[in-house]
Amino acid sequence: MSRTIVLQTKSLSKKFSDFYSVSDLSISVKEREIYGFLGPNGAGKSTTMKMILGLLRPSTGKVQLFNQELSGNKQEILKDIGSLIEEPSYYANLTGLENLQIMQRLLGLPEKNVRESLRIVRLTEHQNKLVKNYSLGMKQRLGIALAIVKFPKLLILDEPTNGLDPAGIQEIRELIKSFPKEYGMTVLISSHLLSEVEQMATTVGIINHGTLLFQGALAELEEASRIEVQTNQDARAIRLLEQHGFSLFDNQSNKIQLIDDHKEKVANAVELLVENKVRIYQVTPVRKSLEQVFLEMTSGNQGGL
Ligand SMILES: Nc1ncnc2c1ncn2[C@@H]1O[C@H](COP(=O)(O)OP(=O)(O)OP(=O)(O)O)[C@@H](O)[C@H]1O
Repeated sequence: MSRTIVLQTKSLSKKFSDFYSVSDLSISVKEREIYGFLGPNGAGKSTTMKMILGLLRPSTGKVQLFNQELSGNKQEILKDIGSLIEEPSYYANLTGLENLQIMQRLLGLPEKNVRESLRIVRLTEHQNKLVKNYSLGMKQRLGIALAIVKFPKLLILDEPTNGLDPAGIQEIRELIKSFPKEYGMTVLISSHLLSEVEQMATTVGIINHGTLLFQGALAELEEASRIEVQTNQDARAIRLLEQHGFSLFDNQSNKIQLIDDHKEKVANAVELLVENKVRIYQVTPVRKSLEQVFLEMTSGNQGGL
């Protein structure tokens, strides 16, 4: 059963004076999924999220939320979205509870939403403390409470674990993981660390230099991208393969690694070697760790596996 699409950007671009911060970006987020929006610093994640929230006007392209275009329906659409972009904004001289009550009244929400969101982020016992006395982790949790107090259909979180220690990161991760299951929310979360989202995201979008490099399940990203062939005459086998136009990975160990972009190609390579009396001992897919794939994608000027 295919799930409803909650958010879609269509060829979204943002140009700042002479450069594109986001370029031709099309992402698609389905109902109740946790979508990890990944990319190094400056990749264009915040700019994209701001366009999704109507805080920045796209140079070209469109944002569609809940099957409606954002432009022209902003007020109605934004009622169903909660967000935490960059630093949480709160009144430091008020308590956590008071901060939430201000938001609750502003949005005309029932009182119980305040209690419930404080409970979810585990701030109930600190609700009467002034926010300026909160730890960084507590401030971040308050930011999340402010974002969920209206129990939005879509929650947008921009690097919500920035600056937290590993325990704080783990706590926020567990919290976010519970949102789709317990409250039916869809979550779009950005991060520059794969390790931070890989345990919770169902889908990831990888962006670098404003361009989407990959969108899909993490398992797809992990698929074997090369095939290693072990023979009794590796040096000769490499020469033969190169002479016949097969692309090989260059590596110091002198192993035969074929780029696995087509099944037939692997079969043809093996056939060529066998015909030339090279004995094949083993043909194995080489798996790269997710972290390796992610780093390779985002470190160069160009993406691609
Ligand atoms: N208002 C602006 N005017 C000019 N350039 C901007 C503006 N906002 C962002 N940029 C530039 O756009 C690029 C993308 O920035 P963005 O903040 O979207 O990246 P990011 O992926 O969220 O990174 P980070 O994690 O560091 O926030 C950067 O080069 C940034 O300097």
